[in-house]
Amino acid sequence: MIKEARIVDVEKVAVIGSGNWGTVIARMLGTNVVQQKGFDHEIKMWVFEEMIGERKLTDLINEKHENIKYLPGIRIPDNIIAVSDILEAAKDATILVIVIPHQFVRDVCDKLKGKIHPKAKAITLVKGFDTTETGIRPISHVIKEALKIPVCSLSGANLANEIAEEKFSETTIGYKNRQEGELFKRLFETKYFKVGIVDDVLGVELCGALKNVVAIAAGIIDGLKLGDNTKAAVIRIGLLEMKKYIKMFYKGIKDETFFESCGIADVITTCYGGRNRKAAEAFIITGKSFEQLEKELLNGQKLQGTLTAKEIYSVLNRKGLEKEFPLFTTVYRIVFEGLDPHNIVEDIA
Ligand SMILES: NC(=O)c1ccc[n+]([C@@H]2O[C@H](COP(=O)([O-])OP(=O)(O)OC[C@H]3O[C@@H](n4cnc5c(N)ncnc54)[C@H](O)[C@@H]3O)[C@@H](O)[C@H]2O)c1
Ligand SMILES: O=P(O)(O)OC[C@H](O)CO
Repeated sequence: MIKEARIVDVEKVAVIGSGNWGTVIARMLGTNVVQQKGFDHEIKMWVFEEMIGERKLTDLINEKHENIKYLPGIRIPDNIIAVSDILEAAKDATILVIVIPHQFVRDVCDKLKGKIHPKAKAITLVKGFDTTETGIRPISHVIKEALKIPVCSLSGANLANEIAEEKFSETTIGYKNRQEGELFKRLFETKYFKVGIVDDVLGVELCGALKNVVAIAAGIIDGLKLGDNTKAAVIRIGLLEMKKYIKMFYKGIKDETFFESCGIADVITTCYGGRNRKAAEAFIITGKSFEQLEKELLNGQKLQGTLTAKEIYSVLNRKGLEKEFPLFTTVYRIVFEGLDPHNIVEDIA
C-alpha cells in the first residue's frame, strides 16, 4: 500500500505521449514549469517514432518546435525535448504524465517497469480501459501495478485543439493523496485551464473512458439528423448509464464527481466537438468502417470510443446486464453487429 506523498524539492516532469492531447499538454507544462517554483525547467516528451517523409518526427519537433503531424501550426516551448527512447524520456523524472491512447498503455508500462525514479509518481490523462483475457481494468490500476507508484488522474471537457488556442476550459484531477492532487494542480493550471481537484481517482478517469461511448451515440444521432432534442436525451441517458456502470463495478466513487468537468461537461463537449462523434456521424452517412474512417479523417490520431464500447459490452454480456444499459448495448450492436442505427431511439425510449 502506497501512503505517503512522494513530493521532492525539485520535481522533474516527463510527458509520455505526443499525440494531439499529449502535445498540447507538453506545451502547457513547458510554460508552467518555468513560471512555477519547484520544477526542473526541462521536460522530455516521449514520441512513438515515425517518419514524416524522409525525416523522423522527433527530429522535426526538436528542430521546428512544432509537432507538424499531431498539432500543426502551434509552437511548442524550447524546453520540451522530444525523445524516441522511452527509458531516456522517463529517466530521472519524478512526475510521469501518461497521455497515450489506451490500447498502448500496458506495453509502455512494461517497458518502464523497474526503470523509473524511486520517487516517481504518475498522472494518467488516458481515456479508456485496459483489456485482458479476464476483463477490463482502469488505466490507473495498470500503471500502479506495473510501476508500483501512486497514480492520480486528469480528465475533463478538454478538446485539445481548443486548449492549444488557449480558449478557456476546466478540468478535473482525481487524487488519493491530497498533497499530490495539489502538486498536480500547480503543475497543470493556467489562466485558461482551470483545475478542480477531487478525492476520486477512479471516478475521474472512468468518466473519461465511458463518455467516449456516449460520443459515438451522439455521432449516430447526428448522422441520422435526428436533431438536438434527441441528442440531449442521449447525453442525459448516457451520463446516467456512465454513473450506473461506474458505481456498480467500482467502490468509493463520489456522486459529486459526475458534476465536475470530467463528468457532465465532458459528455457535452465530446458529443458536440469530439473525434468519436465526428467518426460516428461519418459512419452513418458513408457506411464506411470505423477503421477506414479513422485513417481518412484523423491522420494518425486514434479513436477510443469504439474499442471502449466493445470492452464494456463484453462485461455487460458476460453478466447478463444488457437490458440495464440500453444505450451502451445499442451502440455496440450498431457498430459491431450491423444493427439498424434507427434502433438507437427505440432502444432508449
Ligand atoms: N485529443 C484530445 O482532444 C484529447 C483530449 C483529452 C483526452 N484525450 C485522451 O488522451 C489520450 C491520448 O490521445 P492523444 O489525442 O494525445 O493521441 P492521438 O490520438 O492524437 O494520437 C495517437 C498517438 O498514438 C501514438 N501511437 C501510435 N501507435 C502507437 C504505439 N504502438 N504505441 C504507442 N503510441 C502509439 C501516435 O504516435 C500518436 O502520438 C487518449 O486516451 C485520448 O482519449 C484526448
Ligand atoms: O476527440 P475525442 O472524441 O477523443 O474527445 C476528446 C476529449 O476527450 C474531449 O474532452
